[in-house]
Amino acid sequence: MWRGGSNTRTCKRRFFSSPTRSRHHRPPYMLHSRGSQHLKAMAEVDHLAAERATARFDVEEMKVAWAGSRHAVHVADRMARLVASDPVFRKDNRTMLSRKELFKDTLRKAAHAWKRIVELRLTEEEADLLRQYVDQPGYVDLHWGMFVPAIKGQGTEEQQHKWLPLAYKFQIIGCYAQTELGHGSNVQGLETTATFDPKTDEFVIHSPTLTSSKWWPGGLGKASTHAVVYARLITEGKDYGIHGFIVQLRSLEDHSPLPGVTLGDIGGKFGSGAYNSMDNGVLRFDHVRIPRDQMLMRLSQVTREGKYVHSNVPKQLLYGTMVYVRQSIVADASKALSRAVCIAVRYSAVRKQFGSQDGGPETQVLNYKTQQSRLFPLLASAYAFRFVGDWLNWLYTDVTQKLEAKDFSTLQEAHACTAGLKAVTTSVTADAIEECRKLCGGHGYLNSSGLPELFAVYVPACTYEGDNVVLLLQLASGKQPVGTMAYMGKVQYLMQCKSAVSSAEDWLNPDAIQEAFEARALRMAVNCAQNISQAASQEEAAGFYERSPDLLEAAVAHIQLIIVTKFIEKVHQEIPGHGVKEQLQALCNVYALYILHKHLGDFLATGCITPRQGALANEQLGKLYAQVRPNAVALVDAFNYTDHYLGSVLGRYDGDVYPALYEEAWKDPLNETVVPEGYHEYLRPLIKQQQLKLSRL
Ligand SMILES: CCCCCCCC/C=C\CCCCCC(=O)SCCNC(=O)CCNC(=O)[C@H](O)C(C)(C)COP(=O)(O)OP(=O)(O)OC[C@H]1O[C@@H](n2cnc3c(N)ncnc32)[C@H](O)[C@@H]1OP(=O)(O)O
Ligand SMILES: Cc1cc2nc3c(=O)[nH]c(=O)nc-3n(C[C@H](O)[C@H](O)[C@H](O)COP(=O)(O)OP(=O)(O)OC[C@H]3O[C@@H](n4cnc5c(N)ncnc54)[C@H](O)[C@@H]3O)c2cc1C
Repeated sequence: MWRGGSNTRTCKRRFFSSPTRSRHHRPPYMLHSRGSQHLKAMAEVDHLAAERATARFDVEEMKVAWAGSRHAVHVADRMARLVASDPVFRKDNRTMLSRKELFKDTLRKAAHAWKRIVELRLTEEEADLLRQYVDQPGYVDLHWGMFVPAIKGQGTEEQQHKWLPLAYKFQIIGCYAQTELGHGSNVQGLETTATFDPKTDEFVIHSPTLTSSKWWPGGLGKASTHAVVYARLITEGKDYGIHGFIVQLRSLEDHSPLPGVTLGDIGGKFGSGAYNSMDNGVLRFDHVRIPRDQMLMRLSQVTREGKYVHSNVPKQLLYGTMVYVRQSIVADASKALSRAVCIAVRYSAVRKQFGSQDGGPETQVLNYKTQQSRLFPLLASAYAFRFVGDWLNWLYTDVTQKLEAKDFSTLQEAHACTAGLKAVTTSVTADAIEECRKLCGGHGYLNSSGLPELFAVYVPACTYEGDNVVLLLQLASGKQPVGTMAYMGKVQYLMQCKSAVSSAEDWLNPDAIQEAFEARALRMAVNCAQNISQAASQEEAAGFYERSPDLLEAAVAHIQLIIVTKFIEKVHQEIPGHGVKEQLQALCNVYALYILHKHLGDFLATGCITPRQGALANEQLGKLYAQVRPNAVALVDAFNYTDHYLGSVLGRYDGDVYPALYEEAWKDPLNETVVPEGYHEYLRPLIKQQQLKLSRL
């Protein structure tokens, strides 16, 4: 796997073997080291025990609040341990693998995961969790996450009967081929064609231009045998727009591309390891024929004669798979954010800098108010996203049930909420992972901290499944005030209400928070509407275009209101366990007041609060941070992540960071040899040349 030099000596994780350094030059730590045995003995110490002892709540019960139920804690725990104890699922070396090695490793893990799922007869819930803890993006994510849901959502019952059992048993592997080289956001602009040929009862799938090449679909590059392909349906000479088709791409015998199909991987992506385990692909069709019944026909059909028939359902149901994936991306945001925060909180409790008096211990960096004011809002956001994710999942389930009964009244609300929450939670999480890296100082930049890889894997979430800006603009289409828009019905009150807050403690009142957030969101929306009509007296679209940056901010304000509202509702519920409700209350207040502080300009500009009230909110925020401080480590323990899943020497449960960092360094392929490859070609001649020059002087 790792390359060793031909003319270099091999060093098996030896501590100080450089022939150029004498023992006396070794750092003090090494002089006392007794090698890895010593490291292991040290690892048994819980460096965070004192932190855990200061928690003022029942951590086991907080795990239940985080996971959603006792059953969820139990299943997640079992699956996480199953993965962590299996050597095939090891991931500590993956940033050092070449792209080919990484891809093969992903295939191996996916196959092994499937073997374990079958052997242990895991339920769907258990299997999903097992895959999550394997923690390596791969074709299976798209197979289960988009291919299967697309067939379920857009296929007729007959089509589902035919295709789903094959997919469930992995007799076929599928991906979701929508985006093209020329168009991603603008789905209506896709160019691939599916032209019906009544003579043969087939569709002819074709890529007429370079820009019509499918580009990006995950799992397409190397693994998939089939795809749901989105193409313009043409029949009887008329273009009926974008529809989904099941197309076989590769032979089920030898995996070679079928005639007329050209496909491959689109190339390396951002970061080492990270999303490079995924084979995002390119695909072109040269008049590929598929039977008519491979058009997904639940929403519209083409008859044997070639007549186009549209069922009496909204055409946007074609976008249903995207709504499904967007809601799951919100749940994923809380997972990624909580991982980063868990690493940063634990490490901040271990790391000490400055403040030593009379030779005593230095200050834990977690005690610095600046560290707290950067870190605790992220901790609170992780909890906030978790709860809004649960609510969104409920909303999605509710809409799906209504759709089954041909009730389409909540479709628009589901689209707006999934699009907006996907945009806000992924943007915040991507920024937060980078902030956690900085919160961990220099060591946060090491791959072994887990943060660079987490960041690189996570950032495309701001783009895939809808670019975040494009999605936020979807919220601004001015619909009837229903569901989460209901507060807009209180327009007269909210346009002129004045906050009654007169002390810092008043900001602990959820009604005060709710009113300020509702007034801000509503006033921003109303301002936008007024500005749009002023900007364009003739055309609303022109005003919309002109004012789109303001619309974005109004959309964010609306989504932040939803997140705050759902957190407040959560805290109002009965929550068992000593001190659990109180901690969640504090985190809810941290989240809300932090957003208020960060967007103070909006609150002031719209006149929702006064500058004095803004200052009081900030004062209260400082008090809340002090309240969170003794509970911080226990609050991240409640995420219940194994060291394997965290994949971070800085975030280790036992806090024994330094020996782990030290040992990790020696695993780097560069340290396989004492004298580096290239020494004889490049370093030695250089040094010798300089020595020669000096000797001539
Ligand atoms: C550490 C390891 C962890 C492992 C993690 C692995 C995780 C892997 C997870 C995921 C892998 C990545 C998956 C990514 C897959 C993809 O990216 S698939 C491609 C996704 N593509 C997009 O999202 C494209 C974005 N564009 C759109 O959604 C639409 O084109 C648009 C909504 C922007 C515009 O739609 P369009 O039809 O062109 O025009 P409009 O006029 O704006 O809309 C017409 C009306 O339809 C309503 N509408 C739009 N979308 C929906 C919808 N989804 N549902 C319901 N309704 C919708 C819209 O509001 C308009 O309504 P009105 O006419 O009433 O105003
Ligand atoms: C890792 C990854 C995995 C993916 N997996 C898949 C997959 O499995 N299947 C699949 O089909 N696709 C997949 N995609 C493609 C993805 O869905 C698209 O890249 C995404 O929808 C964004 O579209 P785009 O690339 O066309 O961006 P563009 O629309 O070209 O965006 C470029 C810029 O233009 C701005 N912009 C665009 N339109 C507007 C507008 N109307 N108003 C204002 N600003 C605008 C955007 O904000 C952005 O800043 C994946 C992408 C990535 C990165």
